[in-house]
Amino acid sequence: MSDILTKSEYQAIAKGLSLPVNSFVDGSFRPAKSGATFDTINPATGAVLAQIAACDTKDVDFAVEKARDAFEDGRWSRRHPSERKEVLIRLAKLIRRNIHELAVMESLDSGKTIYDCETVDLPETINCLIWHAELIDKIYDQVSPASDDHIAMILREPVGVIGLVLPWNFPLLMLAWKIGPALAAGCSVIVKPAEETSLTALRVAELAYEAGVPRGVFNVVTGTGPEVGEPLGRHMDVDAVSFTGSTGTGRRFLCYAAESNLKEITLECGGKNPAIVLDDAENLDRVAAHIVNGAFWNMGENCSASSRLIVQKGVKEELLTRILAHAREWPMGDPLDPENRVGALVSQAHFDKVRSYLEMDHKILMGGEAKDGFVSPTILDITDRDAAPVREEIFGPVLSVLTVGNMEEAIALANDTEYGLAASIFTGNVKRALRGARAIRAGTVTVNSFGEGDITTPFGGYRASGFGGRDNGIQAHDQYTRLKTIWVDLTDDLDEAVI
Ligand SMILES: NC(=O)C1=CN([C@@H]2O[C@H](COP(=O)(O)OP(=O)(O)OC[C@H]3O[C@@H](n4cnc5c(N)ncnc54)[C@H](O)[C@@H]3O)[C@@H](O)[C@H]2O)C=CC1
Ligand code: BAL
Repeated sequence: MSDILTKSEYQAIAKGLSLPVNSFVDGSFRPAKSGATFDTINPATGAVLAQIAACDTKDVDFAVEKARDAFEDGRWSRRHPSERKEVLIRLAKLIRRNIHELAVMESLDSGKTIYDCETVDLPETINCLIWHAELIDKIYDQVSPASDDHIAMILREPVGVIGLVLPWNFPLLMLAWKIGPALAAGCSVIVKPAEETSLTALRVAELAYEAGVPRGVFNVVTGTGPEVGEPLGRHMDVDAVSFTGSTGTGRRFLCYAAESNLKEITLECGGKNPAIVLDDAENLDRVAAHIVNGAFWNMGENCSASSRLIVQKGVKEELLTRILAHAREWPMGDPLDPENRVGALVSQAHFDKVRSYLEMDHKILMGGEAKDGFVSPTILDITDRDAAPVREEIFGPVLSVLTVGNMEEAIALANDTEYGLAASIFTGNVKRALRGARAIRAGTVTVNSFGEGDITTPFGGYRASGFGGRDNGIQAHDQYTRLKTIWVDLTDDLDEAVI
């Protein structure tokens, strides 16, 4: 965790920031070939922060050409893993040296609180890069148990040129989840940040170059989904895309791949994640704190947010009393004020979407206010299990409470969703906890806590929440490496040859 500064210190950093505005390709910043730009806006104030290069197909083609050149000549892909490790650790150190600048940039661009940027996003970004860097010179290739007359090697090779298409909710951390293993493996990358939040990816690309990542290896192309994301997804010379974002856009990437070169696609998409609290849950105050954190952390702009509380009726009243008490301790306001825990939603369009759920006819237990980009933590008590706030990913600070009679009903309701990213179960009975964890269809299930695991555990979803690979853990490297078999016949005589 970094030192937390004062609000006026953060304001001073904000005033002095020099914002990167152009795409970063082949080791330098470049405007869009068309010269077009778009505004990036501070959602907490509505002020225009900068005009960012609005790239298109021509810029994508140029970036892919440079990434391919870098990959094929081996300036990075064929360096010894320990050399890539050293460079990536240097990058992590440079990020640490610039931690307050990056935290402020992230907060201004996304509306996230500076407190979260300083205590979660930046430290986890640094840790993620170091973890993958440290790993890469410790992964061994394998030799298969073939006959004595043969040696069969199973090698891991970097996949090649990778498109990394990012969301706006954790701009830096999602960048790290993907560039960490991709660069460690030796791939060249073209990062496409969400158009709402381009700034920190550009700055990290610049720092990576300074750390020694060769030109052409780490490129960032800014612009919209249709203008940059789609050409990347359809490009014949991109070997794989790792995507985090909505399920709808994830589906598009499958079409792009099918209609172009069958590039590998990994999707980390949405969620409508249940938190089940059974009657025998222990320490309800602690449970309440986890529920509030799960629902409202990062303004609920989190794919793993616990947006459905499924509570057994015997414990409902007491739990809700404690949840309301905890939620009131989350001050909302200026994201640059380190006292605040709830900042602004990422954009006016997203604010309008979240507000539309508050205007529906549901019983509001708390919150429900939406003004000038900010939405207060809101709790809805809902009986209709097909209501929109129960079914749809809101991606805002809105928790729907559903009441059940027993554990079986709770599990059935938890699984009654198209998604399957994350879930949690709170119970004092270890057998029920483990039976429940097995029965819930989700990529991560936490017991008596809310969380996503950590850098050591693979993260990703079932069903409409995604597939094709995992972020985090050693398993993340499967996305960025391919297996090659090298089969060697050790026999001399023709009649010994096995066909
Ligand atoms: N799983 C997650 O972490 C995220 C989920 N979402 C969900 O998606 C909803 C909508 O948010 P959006 O920003 O619109 O998400 P999105 O899925 O449209 O955007 C994610 C990324 O995909 C790109 N993209 C958008 N349209 C594209 C297209 N046609 N072709 C190629 N790339 C494209 C965007 O520019 C961005 O970089 C949110 O309200 C939330 O429910 C959004 C962001 C992250
Ligand atoms: N919570 C990290 C993954 C995501 O929200 O996209």
